[in-house]
Amino acid sequence: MRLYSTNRSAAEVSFKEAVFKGLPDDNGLFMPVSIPQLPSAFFETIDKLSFQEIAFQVTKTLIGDEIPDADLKKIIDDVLSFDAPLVKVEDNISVLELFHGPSLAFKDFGARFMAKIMSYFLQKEKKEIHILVATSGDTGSAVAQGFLGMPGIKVTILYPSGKVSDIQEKQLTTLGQNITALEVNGTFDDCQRLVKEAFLDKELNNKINLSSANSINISRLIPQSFYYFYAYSKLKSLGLPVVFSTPSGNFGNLCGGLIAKRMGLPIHKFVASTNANDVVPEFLETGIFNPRPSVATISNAMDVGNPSNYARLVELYGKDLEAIKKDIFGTRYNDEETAQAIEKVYKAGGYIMDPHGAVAYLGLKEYAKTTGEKFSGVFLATAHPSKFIEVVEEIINKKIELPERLQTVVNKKKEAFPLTSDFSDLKSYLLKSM
Ligand SMILES: Cc1ncc(COP(=O)(O)O)c(C=O)c1O
Ligand SMILES: N[C@@H](CCOP(=O)(O)O)C(=O)O
Repeated sequence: MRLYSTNRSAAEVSFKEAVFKGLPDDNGLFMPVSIPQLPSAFFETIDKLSFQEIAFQVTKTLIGDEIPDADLKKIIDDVLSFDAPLVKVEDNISVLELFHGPSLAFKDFGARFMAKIMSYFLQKEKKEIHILVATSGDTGSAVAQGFLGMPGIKVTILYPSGKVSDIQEKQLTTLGQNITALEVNGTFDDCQRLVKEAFLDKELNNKINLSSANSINISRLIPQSFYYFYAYSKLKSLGLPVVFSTPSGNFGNLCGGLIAKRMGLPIHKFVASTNANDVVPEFLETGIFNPRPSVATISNAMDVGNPSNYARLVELYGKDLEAIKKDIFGTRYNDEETAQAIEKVYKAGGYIMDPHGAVAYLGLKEYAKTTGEKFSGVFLATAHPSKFIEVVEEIINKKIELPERLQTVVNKKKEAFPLTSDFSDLKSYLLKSM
């Protein structure tokens, strides 16, 4: 697999180089030089394949021979040690539950894949890596769990103070070992900017092997395509067009789906569902990309005002807005609409959505209403509702049970270093931590 930079001023790299570099030197994002199609035989038999077999074929087709088949199969089997069930919620509407991994969010797919791939490459060379990750709630804990205790790897998580749920914060700040949390006085976009600035800082990069575990890292994106294939395999026999609604913030999840479509997965339409941070739906309507400071919502992990993967999204379509709109329907919802959806779906059939999944549910309903099309609709449930327990319990007026994995973190002591949103503070922290 060869990758180029979306800014086109950096040299092409291999998959391994892209994984370790995270970001190209010209501050673009790595994109595959070509996205190969899967053979038609794959789609003819996809419904007979396991999740692991599907993921292996997808990865092998994308990355080629950089990892021998037997090793790649083992990596995929280790990553996908949990399921992604498709649960019917209404006629022709199912939810793809992506929260059955260790951190109870969809980020476990990407973070575990990246951790296993890095550890595979690192077996052959002894070097110390310092991973920086910005989080609005979920990426941080998935990455921390993925890399916990891994020799030669330090992880530093930057999260916005007061802007993640209490449980998310505990997940980020209580692991210890090789994981450190920095509580940034700012927004998620500040955290993301600080991480990107660190990659561009010559002195830091001469002294520390930095890598990124956000979806700007290509190894995070590839596994975020697996479950689109898997969900399709479960719906194929119905013979209806398939529409996915993806709750979006940084747009890495949607980009995973777009890669799947490029590889030949017959996805009829994507719904890009956002909360009030609607920079991308607005771009789809106006053709103008206007990043701005994020606002706080009850679907906090999507509070992103300058989505990183916008660059990849437009790159995939050669910046052709009409072509983008053919594949993607954009829409946004406020907190009141989100809460009403959680309540309505719970009252109708007992299914409990988290605020992010609820935004995606609303997107699917709106797409159906707007187009009048008949389709198999899938909305992605990206986090377990108990990660937002206060919000969800208040909406459905019922206590929800905390899964065992979360019960163990709630009583642990938070450990986080406070940081301003000035890059000089992060830089001196990193230099001191060497
Ligand atoms: C629960 C949840 N839903 C949705 C999103 C948005 O995903 P993306 O940033 O890939 O658009 C996130 C964070 O990324 C998340 O944690
Ligand atoms: N919503 C994310 C923000 C970072 O997203 P990423 O997929 O680009 O790493 C989070 O929960 O941290």
